[in-house]
Amino acid sequence: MSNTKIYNWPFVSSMGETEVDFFTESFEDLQERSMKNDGIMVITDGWKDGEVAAILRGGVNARAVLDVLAATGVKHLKIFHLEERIREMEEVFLSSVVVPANALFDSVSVRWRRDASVADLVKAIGPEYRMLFFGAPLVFSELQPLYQTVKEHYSGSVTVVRGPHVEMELDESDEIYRWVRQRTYDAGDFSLPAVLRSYKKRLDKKVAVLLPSLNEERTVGNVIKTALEVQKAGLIDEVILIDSASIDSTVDIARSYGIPVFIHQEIRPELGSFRGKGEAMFKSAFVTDADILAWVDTDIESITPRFFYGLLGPLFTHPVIRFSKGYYARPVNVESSGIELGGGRVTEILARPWINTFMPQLSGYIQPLAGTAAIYRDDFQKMRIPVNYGVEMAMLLQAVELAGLWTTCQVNLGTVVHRSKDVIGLSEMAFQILQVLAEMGPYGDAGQSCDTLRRVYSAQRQFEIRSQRFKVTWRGYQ
Ligand SMILES: O=c1ccn([C@@H]2O[C@H](COP(=O)(O)OP(=O)(O)O)[C@@H](O)[C@H]2O)c(=O)[nH]1
Ligand SMILES: O=C(O)[C@@H](COP(=O)(O)O)O[C@H]1O[C@H](CO)[C@@H](O)[C@H](O)[C@H]1O
Repeated sequence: MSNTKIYNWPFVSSMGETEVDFFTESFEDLQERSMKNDGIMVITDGWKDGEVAAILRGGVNARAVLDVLAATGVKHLKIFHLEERIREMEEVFLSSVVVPANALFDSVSVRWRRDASVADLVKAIGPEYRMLFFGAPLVFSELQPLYQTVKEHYSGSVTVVRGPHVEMELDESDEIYRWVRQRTYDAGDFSLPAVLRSYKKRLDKKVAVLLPSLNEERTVGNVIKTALEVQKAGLIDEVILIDSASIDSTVDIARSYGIPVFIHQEIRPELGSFRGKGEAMFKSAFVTDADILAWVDTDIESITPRFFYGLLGPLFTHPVIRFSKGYYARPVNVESSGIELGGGRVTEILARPWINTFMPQLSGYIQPLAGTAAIYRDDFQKMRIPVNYGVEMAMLLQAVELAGLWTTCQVNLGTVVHRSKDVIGLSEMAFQILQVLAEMGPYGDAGQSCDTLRRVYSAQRQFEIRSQRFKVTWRGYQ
């Protein structure tokens, strides 16, 4: 910032007077001045304390907004972006805005929107903010119309920033964001059975849905019924229950639907038998010759056909994809206390922090522990499968290691309400996951902790990526 002059109307940052030349100029004067000035130019109504947000498209001017905001002491930034129709333009936004923002601010929220115009976006979000920052249009003559359009719909302070003319570099380190934007699907994208059936036919692969169960008499029937509906639509070839020696009526209920039922302890007994979900999934591959294996938890109360066609859709329509994992909103009723808590507690307290620390390239996964997953048998049978709850993380890490991050994807399947464990059950689950991760290591650069915790939110095709920086500070008496 030190080597640029800022042309301003009265502009007093939250840190008091910044070293700037104060100019009150007309847009015409600014145009003439901008021809000579190759620094950052800020055209603003002036500083207003309170929440600020930036509405950015990407490019050198959007990048300059970040420098101005960082220089004025903003630590937590909200960025809004109108999703580009041309995919390549998204990469400009990711490289010039999302990646540098994470280095400049303590926390960043990037929200993709689909408003019809900037005016609609400003009308929608403007009331929450005292100042809105924009990157100047590349064509200077469009600057005044932009400013005036925004002022028509927004009563706070408008600041437009124009940066130096530098070459735009596409930053490859934004792979996480590109993966999120290009490998995150919505089940609704695959909701036309006839279309999906034709893709499946062209792919010419056999698909088995394998349902792991342990004492799920309350919900297993509905899960099976839903899977059979999808089979009837011609989208899956087999529905098989893999039970872990339930002591309730899970098996009888499953048999009443006429599907094949196996007790995993009885599958290939010569291989021995272990307790655990991973064991059920490991043994499940022996009871089908399907090319694609898909698992859906049988404790899901809110099951719909979306869980099946959404999970399988990307593999049918994008042959490059060999692994898909569901994600969902996860309200959970904690039975003992009966209070609503955000679900995915082991995800939020263990899996997500672990991924951001040791495997940040996977931080785009919204529900890395989700038990709803589908994979090519060939890949699955190359993996080491832990018999316990570490199976989901083990599969995710190995799927990426085997064929690369871009052959994997995630799909929004809606909402999952499921029977959930108390904190002791979750602690045991977390321990098993940590054990498996420890045995699969080492990862990355030992001793190098990543300082950014990223979390992706997505519902109804609206995306938000939040990242927070946490610096580790060590103290000592020596
Ligand atoms: O040994 C086991 C443990 C669990 N499960 C099934 O795996 C799914 C997820 O297990 P759980 O509900 O224990 O995990 P949570 O959903 O609470 O994370 C459910 O369908 C269980 O019935 C299984 O088949 N065998
Ligand atoms: O996502 C999570 O944090 C845990 C616990 O979820 P809740 O807090 O009970 O909603 O549930 C997942 O983890 C298990 C172990 O990987 C999987 O087997 C489950 O399918 C998955 O729901």
